[in-house]
Amino acid sequence: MSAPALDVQGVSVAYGGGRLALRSATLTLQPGRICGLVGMNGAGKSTLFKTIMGFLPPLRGQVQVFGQPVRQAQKAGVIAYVPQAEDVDWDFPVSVRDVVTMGRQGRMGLLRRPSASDRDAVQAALARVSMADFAERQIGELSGGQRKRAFLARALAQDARLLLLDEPFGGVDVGTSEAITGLLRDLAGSGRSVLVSTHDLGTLETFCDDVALVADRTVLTAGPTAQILTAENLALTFGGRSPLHDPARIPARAPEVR
Ligand SMILES: Nc1ncnc2c1ncn2[C@@H]1O[C@H](COP(=O)(O)OP(=O)(O)OP(=O)(O)O)[C@@H](O)[C@H]1O
Repeated sequence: MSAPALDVQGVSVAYGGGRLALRSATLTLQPGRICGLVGMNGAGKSTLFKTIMGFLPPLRGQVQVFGQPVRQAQKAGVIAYVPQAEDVDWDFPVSVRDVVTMGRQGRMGLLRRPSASDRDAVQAALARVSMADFAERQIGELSGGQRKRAFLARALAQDARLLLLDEPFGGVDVGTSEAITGLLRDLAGSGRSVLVSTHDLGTLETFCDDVALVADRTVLTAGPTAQILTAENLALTFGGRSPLHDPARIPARAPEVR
């Protein structure tokens, strides 16, 4: 059997040697699937992304991407990351086109000069997220939704096999949100794997093949969406208060209550 797209095994992480920010987290994602990462603020979702990207070294456990250690997968451009808006320096003097071109860096030669095919891939990625008209703008001069689209375009230009997206739906309008879900479903349809954190429980059933529930700095449970989205699991994830009891957060088709 081929290696999973992502294999996180018993990973524990601490920021600066302090208290554990991730406790023995385990998660597997198969190729061609979208997994929604769900949990309260501070549960450990962003830390999990940063660990998968190799930004935070695990104290224990290991991460493999398509059977390779993270560093190797990173080098080969196999993983793309769309960070949370808070993790980006928006004052950095780069244009949207520069950011998207960074997605091609792994493919460029030693001189880091984009070839014609790199430029074409950048243009195609910009067009795919409707950002071609903003290509020359400094990234700080974009709205929240446009910033998300710009970083999504970088991931598209990279043509990675595994995409990690940290809250791409936060603060975006319905149209942008639908455009992003459509795009991610297309990518999964072409065999890409997607791990995406979201607070939008209502879309999980239609959008995600799998769900991973994160609470108290670990992955509580993960698997096919319909199996995982039970009232009981959601109550455990959201500190005893199941969002199923809050009509505003009920998924379109409420999962069966066990
Ligand atoms: N830079 C940091 N230094 C120290 N502790 C941190 C740091 N970033 C996060 N933490 C801690 O690590 C734990 C997990 O936080 P993390 O940011 O991964 O949560 P999250 O699920 O992404 O939350 P949110 O939904 O608010 O983005 C929390 O206890 C948090 O306080």
